[in-house]
Amino acid sequence: MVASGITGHTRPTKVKKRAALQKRKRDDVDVEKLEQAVEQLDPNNGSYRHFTDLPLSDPTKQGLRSAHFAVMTDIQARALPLALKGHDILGAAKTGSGKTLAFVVPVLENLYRLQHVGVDAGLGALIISPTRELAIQIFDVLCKIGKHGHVFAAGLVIGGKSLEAERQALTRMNILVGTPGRILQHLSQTVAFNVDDLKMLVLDEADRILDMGFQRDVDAIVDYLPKERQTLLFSATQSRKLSDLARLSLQDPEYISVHAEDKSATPQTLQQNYIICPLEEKLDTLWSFIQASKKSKIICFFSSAKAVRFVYESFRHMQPGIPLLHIHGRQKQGQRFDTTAKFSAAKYSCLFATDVAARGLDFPAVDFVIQIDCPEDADTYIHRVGRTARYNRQGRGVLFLTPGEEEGMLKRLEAKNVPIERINVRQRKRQSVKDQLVHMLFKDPALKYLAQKAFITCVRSLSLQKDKDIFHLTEYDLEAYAASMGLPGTPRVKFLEEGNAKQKKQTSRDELAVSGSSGESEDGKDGPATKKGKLVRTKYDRMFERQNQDVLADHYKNLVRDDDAEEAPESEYNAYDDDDFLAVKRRIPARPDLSDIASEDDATATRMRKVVNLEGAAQPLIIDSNRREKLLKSKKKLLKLKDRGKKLVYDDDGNPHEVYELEDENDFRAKGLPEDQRQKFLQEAREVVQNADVEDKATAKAKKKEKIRKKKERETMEKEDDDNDSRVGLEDNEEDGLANFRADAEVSDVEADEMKRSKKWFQSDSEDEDESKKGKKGKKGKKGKKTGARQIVEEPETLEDMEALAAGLLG
Ligand SMILES: Nc1ncnc2c1ncn2[C@@H]1O[C@H](COP(=O)(O)OP(=O)(O)OP(=O)(O)O)[C@@H](O)[C@H]1O
Repeated sequence: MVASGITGHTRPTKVKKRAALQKRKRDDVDVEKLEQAVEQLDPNNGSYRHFTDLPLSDPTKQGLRSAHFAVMTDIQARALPLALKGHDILGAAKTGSGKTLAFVVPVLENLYRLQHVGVDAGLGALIISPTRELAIQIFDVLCKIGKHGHVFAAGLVIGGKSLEAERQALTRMNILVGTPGRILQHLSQTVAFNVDDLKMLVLDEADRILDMGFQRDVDAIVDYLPKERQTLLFSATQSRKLSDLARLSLQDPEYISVHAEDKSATPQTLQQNYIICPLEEKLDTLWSFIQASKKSKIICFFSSAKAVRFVYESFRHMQPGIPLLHIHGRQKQGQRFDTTAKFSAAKYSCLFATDVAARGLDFPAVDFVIQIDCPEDADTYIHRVGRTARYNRQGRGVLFLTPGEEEGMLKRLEAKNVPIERINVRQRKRQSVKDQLVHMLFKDPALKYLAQKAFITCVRSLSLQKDKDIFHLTEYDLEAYAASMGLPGTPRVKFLEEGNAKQKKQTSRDELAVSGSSGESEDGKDGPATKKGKLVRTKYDRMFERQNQDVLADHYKNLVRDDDAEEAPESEYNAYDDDDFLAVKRRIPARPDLSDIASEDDATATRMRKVVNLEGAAQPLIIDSNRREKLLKSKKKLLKLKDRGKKLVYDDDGNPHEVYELEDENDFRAKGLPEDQRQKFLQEAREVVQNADVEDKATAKAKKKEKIRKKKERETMEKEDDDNDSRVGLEDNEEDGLANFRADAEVSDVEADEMKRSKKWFQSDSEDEDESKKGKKGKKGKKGKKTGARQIVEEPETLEDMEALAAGLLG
């Protein structure tokens, strides 16, 4: 939140006072003239093409000029005259068509003409965005245009900062940009936050803000606002829902849909393709694609934060030769801001993202948008792919569809006028990353855990998808998918099992209902006791239903006997899980023979007994407490329970004998009394053990030290992972990788830069062969189609810098 800098008004010198008075007089004259000009504006006159054609204040004109905005885009030309005249607007235009300026300019202008400025005026305009990143971006545009002479105080409320600091600044704000949750928090908790005189409400990405996720927050915000106000709604995908208009109390809204007549709902400059790629081939395909596109700027969309993290962590360990970044909603705000700033500034980079980056974000010069996980609907597809080919620039989108998703998704895209063509992957150039992943997961349990979580979340999100025409869970090969992630087995998914269990339970209930309360199951064995026809679950029923992650110490796992798999009931229990909606099965460490499990009275039972036959132990081990259960995890403790063993000596025929059997009796007697010998032997053995113990301790200490060092290193890396991209071994790898894909022609750096957009990595092998026949000539042909020069990106500012900029608005 910005420090408003209003202190200048408290003790003005005479000179300052006079200057302020003169400025106000000038503004008054200016405002009057502007009011007249705006009144004369004809919104239906299609001849307004430049910003200078509109009656705008000098500060705004100067802001636009300095940002090099001269010619208006279609949505700006249509929306600005209406918005300046105070109409409510519902604006829809393709992604990257300049909707931000279509509301930022009217906000500045309308408040300026109303002279809604200064601490006493209160909040004049509220701009709501669905994500923090987008809010920051809007705020940035507002600052860029408004910093040349406007004197509004503008602020950003997106969370991640102390409420108290925001509270103090909020009371001085004239224009506020924010996310629904935080805005509502202030409206309900900050007493001095006055919105009674609000003049404008803007909803960017309105369809998202008005949908289910934000519905309650937005309705509550609107309740605080005055009904008499101007409301502007903008989005790339927008359906006119009467209920939404009523919720926002729009008054005779103007519908502007500039591209409604177009054949395509996506930009003309966008080339859109899809490939058929089963789940288990996605990682190989993505890796190979990245290898072939190191000189590109790429965004890859996934359906979950876990998937983003897993792919980011594993790929960066494999040294892809291109800086990798990742962004998802579970990161801290600072990290997210850094990532967007880094990706904006990068020339070549690959950003792994969830849909938190799907809407509104304006990254310069993105070459490819790859949708690894199928989007939930066509609108999400449009927003994601819209991160490339912005404002007349070229761009490519590639959608990965599994065979089962193809038909349903294509139908949805067709209905939304999205032209998309199928292409093939060059099978010959696809590299398998499975072995590397297996190796990495084996060495790094944290990565394995991440892979398991990513797998589970993926399955969950597939099964929860609403559009069942696209997503059929039964059609995915989950085992193969888990294997492709390098996992040694397919994690058990509680969600699915519960579904099955419910089904089974229902069936058995039905059966019980038929057989009455006899307490006998269909196969004749004793079934669970029933009370009034209801199933009564025993303690161990419950225990076996519990779930846990499959992260076990190796020795713990070794205790599980192979034959258990068939005979033992699946036992799972919840030791930990941050989202226990789904979990991975964890087996209990030894076969619990049901006959050995004595379950006490269900109501009072607090413990369960089980008997484990330890190899070499004289007695079976009874596990009847958590402490004893822990015994199973400690090799050292288990050793104590086992027989100590005997020393045997083998004769020439290979038969074992106790040592004394092979010794001559006279020799034995000559050595002294048996008890003395025993003591002597024990003494020697003790010394050997003590010496070994010292060595062992030293080794253990060294190991522990190494472990701590590695842990610290990992923690530092984890801490840094969001700050640092993983540009590792770029030079080394690049040569090999590119040699693979561009063997036939050497290109200069400039040519490579120009050629990258037309590089056809996704194409069939036959096309590939055709192309290689054409040779260099064909390649040169392609080069002609290339796009213009890259935009030069300014060094990104920090969030604090941007907020400080807003202070500049105060003049
Ligand atoms: N009149 C203009 N002249 C030149 N460039 C412009 C103009 N208007 C907008 N742009 C540029 O076009 C790009 C896209 O603009 P903007 O982010 O406002 O698009 P959008 O329609 O809001 O996209 P989305 O639907 O993805 O949110 C930005 O980089 C912006 O600077």
